[in-house]
Formats: sequence, structure tokens, C-alpha cells
Amino acid sequence: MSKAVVLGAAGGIGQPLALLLKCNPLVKELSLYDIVNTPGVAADLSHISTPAKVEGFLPADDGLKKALTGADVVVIPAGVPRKPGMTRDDLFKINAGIVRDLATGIATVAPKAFVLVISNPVNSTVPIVAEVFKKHGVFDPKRLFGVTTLDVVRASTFSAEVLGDVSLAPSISVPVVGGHSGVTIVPLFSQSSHPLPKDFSESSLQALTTRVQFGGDEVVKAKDGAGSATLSMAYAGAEFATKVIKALNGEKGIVAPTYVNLNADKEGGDALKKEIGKSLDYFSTNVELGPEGVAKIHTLGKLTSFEQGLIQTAVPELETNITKGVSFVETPKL
Ligand SMILES: NC(=O)C1=CN([C@@H]2O[C@H](COP(=O)(O)OP(=O)(O)OC[C@H]3O[C@@H](n4cnc5c(N)ncnc54)[C@H](O)[C@@H]3O)[C@@H](O)[C@H]2O)C=CC1
Ligand SMILES: O=C([O-])CC(=O)C(=O)O
Repeated sequence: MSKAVVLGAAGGIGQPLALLLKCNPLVKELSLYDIVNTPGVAADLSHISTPAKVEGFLPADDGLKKALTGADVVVIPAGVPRKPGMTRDDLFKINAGIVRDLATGIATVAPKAFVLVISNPVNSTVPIVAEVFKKHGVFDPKRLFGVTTLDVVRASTFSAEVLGDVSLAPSISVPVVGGHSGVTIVPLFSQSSHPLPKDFSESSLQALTTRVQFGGDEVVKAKDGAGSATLSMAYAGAEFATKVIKALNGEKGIVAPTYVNLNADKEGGDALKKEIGKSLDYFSTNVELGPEGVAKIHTLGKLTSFEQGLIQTAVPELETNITKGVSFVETPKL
């Protein structure tokens, strides 16, 4: 039984994510923090007949500190979402500072908590959290995760559509590696639990891959200025948080793709760096979760030449995104 905290809990993702966590029997306490509306969201959720005790906090009266005290898992969907025509990197200007300040709160109040970062651009916001924790001398790479589960959820859903049986979607597992924006998102369909049809053409594979890489844009366009994915993200965020909480409670054999610091498991991380041909500090890959967080970083395994090409395209962009996050905390210029 764990205490979960959502930072940005009154937002489009925060509210349905808080609902799903309130319905999770493994959550004993749920603290909701935002700059607005959390007392109302908490009062509303508190009437649901599940065990989790819900409280809402605002910045006044040390609200962040109160929300974070005793936290086991902190999920961060705070920040602005995209509008049509924007990239995730365009959000950096606003979200980098928001994430840095929240990370400072966590590093001070709950340095041992598992931190799950949803706020975009994830490729850069995760390094920001790490750098803040380093500044406070409390960084444990095993406890920091970028949430890339929505890419995995999309890969399952879109594969099921291609296979002509949407009922398969929940059981389809496709590793999605790299990062969480555009070409840094690399679905490995060759390793899917449910292989694509034998006669699936190279151009169809390219189209399916592009759909996963730019699935977020599909939602941004459809919402037409009203934001980006919220409900599917809440579902994905709750899925991943549940995995982390189960591992924290001692359940074994939980493996999920997530964006991690590759020093979290030196052996696995070094092997992965060799595979991608670049010494990046962060990468999303299958990770085995344990009671201390990252237990083992899995390498990518056998890739097709198409997938190798995708990785080679992803690496330079990821490197730029990582450097941008790191240098923001080292020398804030914005
Ligand atoms: N990792 C992923 O796969 C995905 C990430 N996202 C990202 O999640 C973030 C949130 O998206 P939405 O919920 O749609 O946005 P939203 O605007 O609906 O909600 C964001 C919430 O954050 C709050 N907030 C702003 N500054 C804050 C601060 N300093 N402390 C606490 N709360 C603060 C706002 O008041 C608001 O309630 C965006 O950056 C978006 O790009 C969205 C979808 C998928
Ligand atoms: O596209 C966006 O901006 C939100 C996001 O990260 C996603 O839906 O994958």
C-alpha cells in the first residue's frame, strides 16, 4: 500500500489520472497538488467508495511540502500542452521551469520517492529532474522514469487495427524505445508479441511506424487548440504507475519500456550504449522494475535494418534534447 502524489492534478491528464489512482486498491493515500482547483477535485474523488484517502493541496500554506510528505510515487503531469503546429520541444520554455521547481520540492521533501515524469518534452524534462536531484545530492537514477507508456499503448492499439481484430489490443505488446517525441519514438514491431501480417509491405510498416511516432499530433489536431492527449495519457500513466507500485510492493518480473538514466543499471546501460553506438545518458527501453526502482536495463536485442535506421535517426535528436535539459539546470538562461 503506497502513497501516490500527482503534481498538476487539476489538469486534463491530472484529473482522470487521479481518478484511476483513486480506484487502484494498492494506493492507500492520494495527494493532489496543482496551482488551482485541487480542493474541489479532491473533494469530488473522496466520495468514491475505494480505500485511498484523497487530499488536495494548493501552493499556499506549504501545500507542495504537505502533498509530498511521505510520498512513495510522484507522478508529474504539470505544465502546458501543445497546440496545433507546435512541437513538444516548443513547450520547453514554460515546462522546464515548472518541472525544475517541482523537482526541487521533491528533492527536498521526498528524495526517495519514485518520480514519474509526464510533462513534455519528456526527453528533456527527465534530465532536468535528475540535475535538480544531483544539485541536492540525492539523485538515485533507479528512481526516475520518463513515462513513455502512451507510445506503447498506441503501438498495441494500431497493431490490433492492422491485424483486423481490435479485441487483441490489450494483449499485444510492442517494445517502443528511444525517447518520447517524433522520430525519437522507435516502435520495434519485429519484437511484437503479435507479429504483423507476413505480406505487410515496407511502405505499410513505414506508415504504421510514423503513426506511432506522430500519434500525439493526431490528437492535437483533432482537439483543434484544446490541448493534447489527456484521457489516453491518464490511462497510460496509471498503467505505468501501477507497475511501479506493484514492483515497489515486491512483485517480481515486471518489465516495461520507460525513459531512464542509463546509469541506473551500469551493465545493462553500457551494453545498450554499445548497441546504439553512442554514449547517451538517457534512453527508453524495456526496464525490469524492482522494489528499488530500476532493477535491470534491457538491451534492444535483435533489430531489423529498418529499425536500426530508425535508431540512428533518433540518437542525434535525443542527444540534443538531453543536453538542453541538463544545461537548463546547470546554467538557467530562459
Ligand atoms: N508523456 C506523455 O506521453 C504525454 C505528456 N503530455 C504532457 O503532459 C503535460 C500536461 O498536459 P495536460 O494535462 O493536457 O495539460 P493541462 O493544461 O490540462 O494541465 C496541466 C496542469 O498543470 C498545472 N500546473 C501548471 N503549473 C504548475 C505548477 N507550477 N505546479 C503544479 N501544477 C501546475 C496547471 O494548473 C494544469 O492544471 C503537458 O506538458 C503535455 O505535453 C501529454 C500527453 C502525453
Ligand atoms: O503530443 C503531445 O504533445 C502529447 C504527447 O506527448 C502525446 O500525446 O504523446
